[in-house]
Amino acid sequence: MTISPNHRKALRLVIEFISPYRRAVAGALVALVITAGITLGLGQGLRILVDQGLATQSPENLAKAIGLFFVLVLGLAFGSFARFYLVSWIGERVVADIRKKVFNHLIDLHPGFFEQNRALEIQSRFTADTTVLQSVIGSTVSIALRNTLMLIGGLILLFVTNAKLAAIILLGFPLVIAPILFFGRRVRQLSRLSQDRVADVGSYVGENLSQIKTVQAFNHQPHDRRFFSEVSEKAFDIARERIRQRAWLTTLAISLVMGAVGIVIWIGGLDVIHGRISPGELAAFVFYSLLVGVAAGAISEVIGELQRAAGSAARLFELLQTEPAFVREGENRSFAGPVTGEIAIEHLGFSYPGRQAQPAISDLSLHIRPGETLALVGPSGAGKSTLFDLLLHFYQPDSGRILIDGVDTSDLSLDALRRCFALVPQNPALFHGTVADNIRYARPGAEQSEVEQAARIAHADEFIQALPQGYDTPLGDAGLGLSGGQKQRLAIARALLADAPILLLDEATSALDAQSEHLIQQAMPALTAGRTTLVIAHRLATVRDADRIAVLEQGRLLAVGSHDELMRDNELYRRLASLQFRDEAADTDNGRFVC
Ligand SMILES: Nc1ncnc2c1ncn2[C@@H]1O[C@H](COP(=O)(O)OP(=O)(O)OP(=O)(O)O)[C@@H](O)[C@H]1O
Repeated sequence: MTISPNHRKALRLVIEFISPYRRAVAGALVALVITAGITLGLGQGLRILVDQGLATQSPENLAKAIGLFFVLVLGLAFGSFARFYLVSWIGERVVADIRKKVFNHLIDLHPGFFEQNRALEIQSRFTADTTVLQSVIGSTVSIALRNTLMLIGGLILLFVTNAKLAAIILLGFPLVIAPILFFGRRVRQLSRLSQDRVADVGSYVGENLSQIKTVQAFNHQPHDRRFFSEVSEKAFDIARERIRQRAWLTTLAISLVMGAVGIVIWIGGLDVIHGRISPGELAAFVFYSLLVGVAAGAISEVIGELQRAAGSAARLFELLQTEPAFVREGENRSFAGPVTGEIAIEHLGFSYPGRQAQPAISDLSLHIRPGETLALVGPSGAGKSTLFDLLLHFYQPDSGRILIDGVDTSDLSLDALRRCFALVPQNPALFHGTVADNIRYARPGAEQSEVEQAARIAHADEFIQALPQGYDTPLGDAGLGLSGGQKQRLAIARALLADAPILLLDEATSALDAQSEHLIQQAMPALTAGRTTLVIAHRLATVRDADRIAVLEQGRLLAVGSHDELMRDNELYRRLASLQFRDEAADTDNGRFVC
């Protein structure tokens, strides 16, 4: 068998992860060798039983032979215990380590990687591949090793017992092994395809279930059923082909091997009849032939499994080898003292991969003073969210630079950079855990009193207290959902707890109820006080409260100024003000403005 790059990758991964457990591996190998040795020894026991116990017709000799048999069986039983325990332990241990390492690596990769590779597909790969590895390292490898030992030991003992008969077996060996290798290769190719299809099935289910409301609102189920049925049938077709080839592999192996054993018994039987060998020798020989046959069969069966595992290991290895699309060339600095939150954006330019013709940000320069609140406005697709992503360094700018407190952000470590920011996204994410856990997300070490204080300032305390278990109410996957307004207030509490010098706020565009909106509006001053705030504004009140407003269009900065200045001087802003900002009723008494 040739060693493909995949095999090499798989081996490197497994060796790297197994090496810390050398002692367990050594113990398992010792147990493996001992149990294989005892099994092989049983053949000699059989010979003695037949030739000395039975043929001599002496009860004492029979008792002795049986005594030896029991000793061997006891050794085999305890050896098998040790082998099973150690090998399974290594399998579970190594896979737990691999899982952790892959996850730790994935969670640091830049978001663009998941856009290109579909996060759900990676997720189902991750689960399926580690499961395959677990079963292989935890059992298949041991089956393969044990049977290889049996095969080699059995062949040697065949020669020791009777060289002539053994030579006949060996001559037939290539006839047995060639078809096995041929089918083994086909099974391996189909295994890879089959795994790909299974990953497709997994990611299709994940995507649909996570977007279930959209699916049902558009009555999309019939289409999904049809499509899913096609995806599953494709997976089944490939699996059926793989099973067919594998079944042939097993059938061939058994018929060829057992056929050879039959011939041996025939020839050996004639030798016993003619008195050339003893009956015990023939019994031992048949025992070894069976052992060799069964071992060859078992190996042919697990070769497919091993190939599958090689595919899985290679894919996990590839994930571990994935480098972020951009390499940060900076010095990995951190700030010397407290950060004031001054931001200088200089000639920033950025295009998404594959969209070079239409830059998302072009030659954008902007200076934001510490503590200032700057509203970003612009039509859809103007580049507002992209600017946030560049500030957080989710993408690498093509040109220009961003400075925080005079330090070029590409010189900062990502950790130091992101500690400067607290993000309130438009549709805040809820994670599996309680309400308190979700607020504490920003600072896992925060005290309960700090969590509650942040919730109070964010005007979230009242609705949280009204939940069935207050701050201990489960949210996210396993728990309750929240309304858009409640989520935003929870995210505001989260951001307050993060206590970062710069706040990035993407206002909710969906209509919040008047009460929620009012409460969020009330929470804003506490949130923005003493922080530099960049807010993607969709509401007039926010725009008016901002110190300055930056108008963006097609990635360019058109104008910066106050609401009144822009209303006077900027045509686009005037249009946006009348069309885009939500008209918050004609209550100018309330300090609100009607465009
Ligand atoms: N992941 C992406 N890959 C490729 N192009 C993208 C990606 N995200 C955004 N774009 C493109 O970049 C441009 C700027 O998008 P961006 O999301 O920054 O606009 P925006 O001002 O935030 O719009 P909105 O107010 O609608 O959210 C758009 O033309 C958009 O199609």
